[in-house]
Formats: sequence, C-alpha cells, structure tokens
Amino acid sequence: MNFSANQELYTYEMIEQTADFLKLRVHFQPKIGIICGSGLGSLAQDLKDRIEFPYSTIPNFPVSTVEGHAGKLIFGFLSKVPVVCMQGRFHFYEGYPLWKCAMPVRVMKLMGVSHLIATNAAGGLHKNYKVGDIMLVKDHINMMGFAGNNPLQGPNEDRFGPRFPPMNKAYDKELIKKSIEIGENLGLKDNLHTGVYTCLGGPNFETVAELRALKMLGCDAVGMSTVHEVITARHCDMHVLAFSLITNECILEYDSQNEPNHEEVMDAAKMRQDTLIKFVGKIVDYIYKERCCRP
Ligand SMILES: O=P(O)(O)O[C@H]1O[C@H](CO)[C@@H](O)[C@H]1O
Ligand code: HPA
Repeated sequence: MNFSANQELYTYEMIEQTADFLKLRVHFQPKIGIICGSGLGSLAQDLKDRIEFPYSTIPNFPVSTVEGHAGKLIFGFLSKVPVVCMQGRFHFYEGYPLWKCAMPVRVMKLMGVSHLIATNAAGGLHKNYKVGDIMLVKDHINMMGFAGNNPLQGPNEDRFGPRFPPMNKAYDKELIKKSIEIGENLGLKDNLHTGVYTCLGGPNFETVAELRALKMLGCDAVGMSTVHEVITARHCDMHVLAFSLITNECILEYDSQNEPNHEEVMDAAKMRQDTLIKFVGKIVDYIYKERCCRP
C-alpha cells in the first residue's frame, strides 16, 4: 500500500465509475447513508433485502483494516427505508489520506443519498458523560485541519461543491432536536447529550496533557474519525446527523491506574447495540417520511 498523502486523487469519473458499478447491481435508490462506528456494525444487521459488497470487490474502494470494522457496503431497507450502510469506515491512521477515507461519501452522493448519519465510538471528555451515553454532535473541531490536513485538499471538483464551503452549519439542527425527542421516547433522557466532537489522527489514544488541552478548547468527545466524512458530505450539500457513543472515559489524571484500549471501546459498543439499532431505525424513519418523501 502506498501511504503517501500525494497518491493520485480520485477523479470525478472514478467516483462515477464506482457509483455506476453499484447502481447496476442495486435495484433501488438509497436515500440515507449510515456509517457504522467501531463495534457498531450491528446497525446494519436488521437491513431487509440486503445486498452486500465487501469493499475489496468494489472498484476504486479502499479496504478496512481495523477490528470492529467489517469492511462491507450493505444496501437494504431499514424500517422500509432504502439505505446504504458502511459496515466499517476508513481512518487516517490506517495509512489512507483523508480524501480517500471520505471517498465513499461522494459515491453515496452520486447514488442519490441526501442524508448522512455518521456514528462513532468516542472517549468522553465532558465531566457529565458516562460510558454508554450518546452525544449528538452539534459541532466539531477539526484538529487535523489545524495541522493542514483536510479531505478537500487538492484541486476543487466543482461538480461536488465549492472551493470554500462553509462549515458553521455542518450539523442539521432540526435533526438533532428530533433525535433528542426520539431518544427521550426510548427512555434515554439521562444518556443523551449534544456536544463538540474532535478527531485526532490516532492510532494512539491521547496523553493526559492532550486531553486537558482539548477540554480547554471546548471538546466534549474525542475520536479518530467522522470529521473528514462530514466535511466531504457538507461540501456536496448532504444533510448530516452525527452521534458519538461514549465508549470510555478520557483519563485526565496522571495517577489513574486505567489505560484506554480498543477492546473496552468495542465492548461498550456491543453493550449498547440494541438501543442504537432502535434509535437509528426511528431517526431513519423520520428522515424518510419528513424529508426524503416531501414533494
Ligand atoms: O471513530 P470510530 O471508527 O468509531 O472508531 C473509534 O474507535 C477506535 C479506537 O478504539 C478509533 O478508530 C476511533 O476513531
Ligand atoms: N480517544 C480517541 N478515539 C477514541 C476513543 C478515545 O478515548 N475512544 C474511542 N475512540
């Protein structure tokens, strides 16, 4: 694998080729795209009439290398709504440049997807967050962008969107409000938050000093994904809802005996999978009825 950020960028025609390959094989048009975070692949388990594509069989697609990311694109119906699910996402630390990590979002766009639901596992920085809580992302801090790394780097492709896209309304406020309502109806009132997510490059978990700095900056949850997908989705005018499952507490004290690890992240995700399946199912249902089907 070539790890250079200077790998040849995807052309519009390559993304189109990938979308056409999938369109030929999928007989319905997905309206909502769902990206499953670490250990959250079960969000795709209830899809009816599913058509699955291992990433390695899709032209131009990267392949997943992380445990808890199965590496399949799954089309099907969730609550009777046509959706496409990424069971496994791509992270910068796997050696992929950010534009490559986010490429499936553009494929979704060319297939007709108008709404993206991005989910992730994240460390909880906010003092009130507990393992198992859900944080609806209201904003992000693009730490990788601070360091000059962005999925939109390179010549702009005007057919997707503008050179300088705004990002101050990245997360759909109405969908956040509705998701809170849906969560409360599922009995999750005490486990729901809205907050600021930040993505670091990984793969190491953060130092105590890094976490303290992020907290001072206003971050509520920390992960290694999602932001590049959201930027790419907003660039091509998709509506975005994102949420973090808080899978571990961020360790902010030097004398703590604990160390974060990927197993606890996946265990926490597994523990919450049934709840999240219901949560996402109802959100999908709402988006489809209230947004996608409106004349
Ligand atoms: O963001 P997702 O893909 O959910 O995964 C999170 O979990 C992994 C660390 O345990 C990292 O990849 C981090 O980004
Ligand atoms: N830090 C970064 N990424 C993560 C974490 C974390 O604590 N938990 C899950 N993904």
